[in-house]
Formats: sequence, structure tokens, C-alpha cells
Amino acid sequence: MTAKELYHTILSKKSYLCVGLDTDIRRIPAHLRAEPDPVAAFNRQIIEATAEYAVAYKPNIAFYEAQGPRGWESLQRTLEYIPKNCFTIADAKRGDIGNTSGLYARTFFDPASSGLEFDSVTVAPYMGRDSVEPFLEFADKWVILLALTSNAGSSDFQQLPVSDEKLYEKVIRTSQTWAGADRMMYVVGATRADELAHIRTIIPDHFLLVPGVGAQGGSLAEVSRYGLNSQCGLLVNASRSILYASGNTDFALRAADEARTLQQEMASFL
Ligand SMILES: O=C(O)c1cc(=O)[nH]c(=O)n1[C@@H]1O[C@H](COP(=O)(O)O)[C@@H](O)[C@H]1O
Repeated sequence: MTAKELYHTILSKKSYLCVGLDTDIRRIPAHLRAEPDPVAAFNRQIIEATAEYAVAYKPNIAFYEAQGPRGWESLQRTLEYIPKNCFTIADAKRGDIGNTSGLYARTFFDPASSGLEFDSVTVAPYMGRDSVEPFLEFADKWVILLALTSNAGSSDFQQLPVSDEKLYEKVIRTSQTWAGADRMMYVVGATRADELAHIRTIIPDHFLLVPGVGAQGGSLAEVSRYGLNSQCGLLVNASRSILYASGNTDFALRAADEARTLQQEMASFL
């Protein structure tokens, strides 16, 4: 999906909501556990209930890998349920020597190899240019590079001064020579909204994936105030607050309520 197509979907749905499919088998409502594939059955209902309000879906790969081969099957089925006009993110946080990154890229971008095809994958930047480039060899696919993450530990390394700037700023500046705003996004945690205005001075045009509203307490209003650009430029993710809004048979209805509430707030900012 191109940036233009993504923006078109954002305008038509008046939303920049990404629903995070962090589907934990242990938190799936009891009535679904007898299904042949409980994770896929849960995801299907979540996707159907939220598709009106969401422009992107982000399965976090850990939740599927933890299930072994069954998890990969659930992931494959889940991808089939996501509407074609929605942007898909494999939240895998990969990156290795180039040879190995090439295989990670095939895992998420080459259906002939893995049976999976996402629009994008999250990538850790710390092994440098040659660890990221193999992902960029796939035409029309996106790299979403970790810049300033939402967790407390982001201050351990990402915020350390390097020369005259913070390490995460150096990551953003340097990686801009690897790909443009048409192929690269950056992760900035919603809990770091205070840095967003500054980040926008470095990358005014890029899309940012912003997780951390909902369960982690980030503010959608703050993120939107400092993060929106003329082409929206934001995908704001919520996972647990939508998926587990209810643990009962009404889980999909409650997920839709949560997604709608976020979407309506987003519509007021667009
Ligand atoms: O790359 C991510 O998506 C990510 C980066 C980050 O800085 N913080 C962060 O929470 N995430 C992911 O975003 C999701 C947040 O989930 P909730 O806190 O349940 O909304 C999880 O899948 C995290 O792995």
C-alpha cells in the first residue's frame, strides 16, 4: 500500500486507528476455546467489529510464535480476515546481519515463501544500514523503524546523548538516507508525546506508528496535537484496551465501542 492510498483510507474512514492484534490465548473468552482455532475465531470477530473504525491492523508476532505451528496458522488466517483497504503491520521487531534480515523479509513479505504477506514490518535499527536494507528490497513494502519506544527502558539507550543529539535522533537522521517517507515509518511511543513536536522538526513528512494509548496511558489528544501533519502522518495503535474490553460473549461489541470512541476523537482532529 502506498502512502497516498493509506491517506485516502484515513480520510474516508476519518480515522488513523491501528488495532493491535496482541491476541493472548489465555485471555480469549471461554466460549471460543472450543473452536478449532480460537485465536483466529477471536481475531475474526474483532476485525469484523472494528473494520469500520480502523485503517490498520498490527498482529504482534510474539503472541502467535508462542503458540508454535498453530500460531503461524492463526496468523495466516487472521491476515485473510483483514480488509484489503487496511494497512497491515507485522510487529516482529526484527533485524540481523543482511543475510538473515533477507530471510526475515521473506517471512513477512513473500507469500510464496511463508504464506504471509504484510504491508510492513517493525525493525530494530541498532545493527545498522545493512540489517535494514534487505527489507527495503521488496517493492511497495514498508519498514517501521523503532525510534523512541513507549516503555520505561527507552531512556536506557535511546535517549542517551551521542555527539550533540540523542541516540534516537541520530537513528532517525541517519536512517533517512536509507529510504524516504514513501517506504519508511518510525515508531514513537504515545507516552513520549512531549518529544513529538521536536521529532516533527526532523521528519515532518513521515508516518509515525504510535503505540501506547489505552493500556499504557498515552494521550490521543497530545499525540494528535504534536504528531499530525498535512497528510495525517499518524497511525495510533491500541491493543489490549480494545481486545479485552470485555472477557465475555459481548467482547466484539465492546471492542467496537472502544474503537469507535478512539475513531470519533480522531475524526475531531482531522
Ligand atoms: O512497535 C510497537 O508496536 C511498539 C513499540 C513501542 O514502543 N511500544 C509498544 O507498546 N509497541 C507495541 O504496541 C502494542 C501496545 O499494546 P497495548 O499497550 O496493549 O495497547 C504492543 O504490541 C507492543 O509490543
